Amino acid sequence: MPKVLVSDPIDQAGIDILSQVAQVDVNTGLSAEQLVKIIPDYDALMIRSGTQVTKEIIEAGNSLKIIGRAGVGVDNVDVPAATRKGIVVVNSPEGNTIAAAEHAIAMMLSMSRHIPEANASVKAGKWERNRFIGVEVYKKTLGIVGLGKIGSHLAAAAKAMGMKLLAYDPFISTERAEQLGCRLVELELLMRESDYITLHIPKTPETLHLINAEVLSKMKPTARIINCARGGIIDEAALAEAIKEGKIAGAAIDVYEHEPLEADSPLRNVGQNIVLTPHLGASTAEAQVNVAIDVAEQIRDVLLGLPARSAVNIPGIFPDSIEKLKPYLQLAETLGNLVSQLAGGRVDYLNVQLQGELANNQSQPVVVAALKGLLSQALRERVNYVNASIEAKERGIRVVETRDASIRDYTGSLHLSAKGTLGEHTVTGAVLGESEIRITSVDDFPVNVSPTHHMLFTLHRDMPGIIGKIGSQLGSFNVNIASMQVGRKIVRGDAVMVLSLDDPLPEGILAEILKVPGIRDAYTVNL
Ligand SMILES: NC(=O)C1=CN([C@@H]2O[C@H](COP(=O)(O)OP(=O)(O)OC[C@H]3O[C@@H](n4cnc5c(N)ncnc54)[C@H](O)[C@@H]3O)[C@@H](O)[C@H]2O)C=CC1
Ligand SMILES: O=C(O)C(=O)COP(=O)(O)O
Repeated sequence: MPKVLVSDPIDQAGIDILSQVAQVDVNTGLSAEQLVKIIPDYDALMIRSGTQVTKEIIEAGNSLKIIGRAGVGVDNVDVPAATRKGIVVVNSPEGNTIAAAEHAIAMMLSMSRHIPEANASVKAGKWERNRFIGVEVYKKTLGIVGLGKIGSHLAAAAKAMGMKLLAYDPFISTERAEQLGCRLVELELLMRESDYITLHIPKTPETLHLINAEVLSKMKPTARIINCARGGIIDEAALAEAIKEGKIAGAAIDVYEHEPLEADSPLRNVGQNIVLTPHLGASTAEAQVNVAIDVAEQIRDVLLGLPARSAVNIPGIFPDSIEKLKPYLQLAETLGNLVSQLAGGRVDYLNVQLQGELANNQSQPVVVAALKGLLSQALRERVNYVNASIEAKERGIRVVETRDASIRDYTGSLHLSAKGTLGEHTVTGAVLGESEIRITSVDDFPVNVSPTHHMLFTLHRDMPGIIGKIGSQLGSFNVNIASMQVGRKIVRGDAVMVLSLDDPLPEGILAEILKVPGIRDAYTVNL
């Protein structure tokens, strides 16, 4: 049974799903050293934001197949290191959208009405109505930095509260922003004109300290800023100073550059114009069930050898095309493996052509599957959907993808052409019915064979007696033929012979076959 380590608190709904297929160990609060020590035992790791999945942990995880982040941000995972090691990283892109957006609104309102301080004051036995005069958000301008899933949900809610909306997001269109009732502007204008600014962008090298002292200095002295996205996007020291010096009116912060927030953080000493919560954006009962189920299902699927729906480091397959593409991924992998064995030596060019109906589908997963098959001879189980593209690139394989929807020999077919040190070979295949894979041409000779474990391919002169001679050669080596087919373009021209064998070909048989008059080439293939 595979083993899953859950190293942050996860809702029981996720643990129950994992327990159906794996031994689940919940062990939270581990140090980096402890994780490095125990990770070699595990096939999967499930985390939230508490665990820093460093390069050292990933490199020690020799059995790891998947890291599942029960939430959105994967900035606590060294994703490039995971990719290099062939470990799929998945998240739950939508499970906590509502929770995070509602937390940002809660923060905006509690900051505007001094709710945390007023609450503390009443609980301390006081009744200070004049101390806590607030401001309304109605008709104020809200600047949303990052108009993705959380930013969009928040836009709708803020609109309903009568706020005017500005948005800064270089990756969305003006039309999309307008649909959401936002005016798309540059960051500087947003900072200058907004009464409230709320951040909903990922932490990346580009967004680190995006909101620094200079950017904060553009804000109005009456404006307030909310960060329920990621610590480090705002420069915390600069923020503390801006509030203390009255350059801005306040801030509400849920996430910090270092979590847990250090005891001596300048943010702790700003006073009543700052509201701080301990990374609670996703902490609702509903969101925790959503993300736990979403990610546990993906870990379960990957452990069962199925694709994950929200992988961040492999080409995702659109949910509506997943069923349709599955047999073609298997076909692409088989054809990649076949063409690499026909090519024999190093391949430095691969053309992947999607034909017929397949040409109208997502091509990237199919190309990756073909590369996985192509590299499987050299890299065996070390190559997978995660690292196939990187491995191909590092080997200098030029990959070209083409489409031809007009080829209609089969509903959908796939044609691979590989050029290498020993020449060029082509193979074509199709999916019959729901999932039956067929090889439909080899080096442009038409055939119609099912791939099998042990195969022999020959290129020969189409002439009487040659098939019998190959049959007796195999017989003399005690190899049983399960099926045989010849493909030719013209009578007595060149032809290919494809044999499916019950037994592996013994050493030395190829040399004997190549001695048969009329045989030009012969290849053993194991699929
Ligand atoms: N406090 C909490 O507990 C939670 C925090 N989060 C944080 O919120 C972030 C956003 O989440 P979603 O809305 O689900 O992600 P999303 O991917 O749907 O949206 C992010 C948006 O940011 C934009 N963006 C990226 N780089 C940008 C840049 N340099 N400048 C401006 N815009 C940029 C993207 O175009 C995208 O529209 C997550 O990355 C995560 O870090 C998410 C959930 C809970
Ligand atoms: O989903 C995210 O990006 C979050 O920040 C939520 O973090 P958490 O799972 O609550 O530690």
